[in-house]
Amino acid sequence: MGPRIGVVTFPGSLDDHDALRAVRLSGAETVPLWHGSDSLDDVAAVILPGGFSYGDYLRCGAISRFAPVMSEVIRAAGAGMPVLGICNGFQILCEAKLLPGALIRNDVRTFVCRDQRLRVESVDTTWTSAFELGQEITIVLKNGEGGFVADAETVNRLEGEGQVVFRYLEGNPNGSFNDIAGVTNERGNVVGLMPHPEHNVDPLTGPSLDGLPFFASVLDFLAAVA
Ligand SMILES: NC(=O)CC[C@H](N)C(=O)O
Repeated sequence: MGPRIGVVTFPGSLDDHDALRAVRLSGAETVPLWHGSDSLDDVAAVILPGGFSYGDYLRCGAISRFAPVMSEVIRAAGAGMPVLGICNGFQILCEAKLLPGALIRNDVRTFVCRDQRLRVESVDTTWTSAFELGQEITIVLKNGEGGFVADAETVNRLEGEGQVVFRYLEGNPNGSFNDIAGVTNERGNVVGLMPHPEHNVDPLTGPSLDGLPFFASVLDFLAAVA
């Protein structure tokens, strides 16, 4: 049995089961976690999945950020545990201040759903080490509030310190500053992105298998620290 990887379900989570399935396909042990729990159940890494937690009321992720489990996620992230936020999970990580910046309504003012081309801008994170630097990949994107924004100083710091992890290619779908699709914290253990790698792990559904390296990366990391 591989390492234990948890996926948190919030009220309104949508992609928790796909995230669990991707974890299982990668060879890790899946651990469903509940938003109201104050335990991470001895997991070695945790994923905050996509969806519409708390109905996106106030702002996406603004209520989930206060879920009891988030206190534990914040504590564990501070101790170096790998944390991946996918779409709504990325929004929650920004609201929780585990990642810099914020996600605002798409500039096109509509929900956007498409196969999105991306460039891998950093392989120095626990979730992207199995990619090649500069690799171009295709990952499903589907959100209404995916515009990444931050103050100029923060954007410059993210660019300068190599904390931009993914950039949109072939058109910016949501008005994100500098075409930023995903970022990491300084340590590289917390990563958030708007596209959905958990949907791109099975040749039957396609359009690529470019989600698999996320899970291979964290398994490599966990094997190295075990
Ligand atoms: N796919 C998702 O996780 C969607 C996130 C959020 N509900 C939004 O529309 O932006």
